[in-house]
Amino acid sequence: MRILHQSQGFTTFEQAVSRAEKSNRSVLYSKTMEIDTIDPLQFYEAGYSIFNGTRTFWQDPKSEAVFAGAGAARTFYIEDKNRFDALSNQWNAFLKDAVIDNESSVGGPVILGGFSFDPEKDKSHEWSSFKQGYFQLPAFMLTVNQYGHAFLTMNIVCNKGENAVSVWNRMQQQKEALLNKSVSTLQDVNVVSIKEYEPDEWRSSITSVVQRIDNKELEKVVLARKVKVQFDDKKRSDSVLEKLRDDQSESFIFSFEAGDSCFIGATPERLIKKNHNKVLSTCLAGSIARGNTMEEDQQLGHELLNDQKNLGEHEIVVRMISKSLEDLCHQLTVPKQPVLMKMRDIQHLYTPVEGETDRASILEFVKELHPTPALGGTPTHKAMEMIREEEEMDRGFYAAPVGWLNAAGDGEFAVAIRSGLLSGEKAYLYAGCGVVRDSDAESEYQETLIKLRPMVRAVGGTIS
Ligand SMILES: C=C(O[C@H]1C=CC=C(C(=O)O)[C@@H]1O)C(=O)O
Ligand SMILES: [Mg+2]
Repeated sequence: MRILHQSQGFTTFEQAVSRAEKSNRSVLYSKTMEIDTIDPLQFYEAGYSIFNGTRTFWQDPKSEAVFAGAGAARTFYIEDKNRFDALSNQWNAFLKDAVIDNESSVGGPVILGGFSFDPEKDKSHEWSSFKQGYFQLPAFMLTVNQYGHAFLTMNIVCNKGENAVSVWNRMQQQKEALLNKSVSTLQDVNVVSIKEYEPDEWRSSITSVVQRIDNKELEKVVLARKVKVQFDDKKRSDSVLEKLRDDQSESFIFSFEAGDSCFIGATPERLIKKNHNKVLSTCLAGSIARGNTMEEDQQLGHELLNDQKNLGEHEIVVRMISKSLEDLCHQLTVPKQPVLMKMRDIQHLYTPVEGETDRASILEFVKELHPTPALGGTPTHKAMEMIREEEEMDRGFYAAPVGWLNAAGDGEFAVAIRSGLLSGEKAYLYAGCGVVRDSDAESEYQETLIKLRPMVRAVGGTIS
């Protein structure tokens, strides 16, 4: 066997190995190096043959951080219902003793994944791989920053008694394979059918919830539904990601593979971004279609900005997010009026909220903010109870926080709407809408159809 002692990083790797030997504990070795620029999707696709089932992808709307991960150095399965604290504890314990060899300000050990929407809801079979939280520390992670510079992070978990040289050599071979693999065009599969589940019952549940809102049981609740797509063969996440990236560049694009399943989507809704002491959250609620002409589109936008039902739906979110962040930030800026955010199929009311904080971890913010009334409701507790009662399905990770986190506690989380679960020859796609006093069942149903469109299109189908 060829011994690659001289390769970049071997000395620091040996340090991690000897730490593992001495302490008899697992020790993380993480090495980041700048590499020639490479398209993150190409890297993701190149990972298919060796790492199918353990790949990850994340791109924010401004492409400030694009991550593609292949292989899992460590998977964090969170079973505890107190899922945010559980991940925080596991991540911090895991980083203890880590040898991090990184001269750049990007890369380093980063975990990517998400949490369940509601830990109290019984878990359905299709979501069984994801638990209450599912995060991957990629074995190989490509980071491309906003200047197009590319970095490769290699993460290795060292254990006592392992043959360091052979572990190192295997990693080097896999690295070469990932970076040099030419990717052939995908043979895509066909959509056989798209099934809605009891749409009439769903409309009736909206009407009954509106009555309960009238009776002052609660102010707002977001009700969701799913559709099932059947393909004629296994659907690969690569092809879905490619379409989402072409169509939904103003959204967060994500993919988390878990064996035969993959949670994937393109969501416009940021939950929280934390970079040192700066945090940014966004309130997104209230929706209207795009117009067919520029005039019609502007007219619809104007209508949305002045519509009392949608303004009310939005204001509830701004109120809750501001209140939650007040406790965690020493300075907060909240604009008085929303503006429009336009995506290919839909326009929303949008209010960015910025703050300054001395809190260490983004997970503290995720814990405080989730579920916002953009996907839960107000009062939160009552809305969650009503979702459990009214929705037959398990939302799984739909409408829940997904994102990434680094060793310093910085990162970004979005709310996983406009998303779906790929599961072999099937996919489940999800959409919901904010129900308030003035909601009308048919309009809310139509709103979910619009919201389903990007994912239906991305898997190769069409819907109304
Ligand atoms: C719950 C969803 O959207 C939320 C985000 C933006 C606008 C919404 C609305 O107008 O109802 C929803 O609160 C979804 O897309 O599944
Ligand atoms: Mg709405």
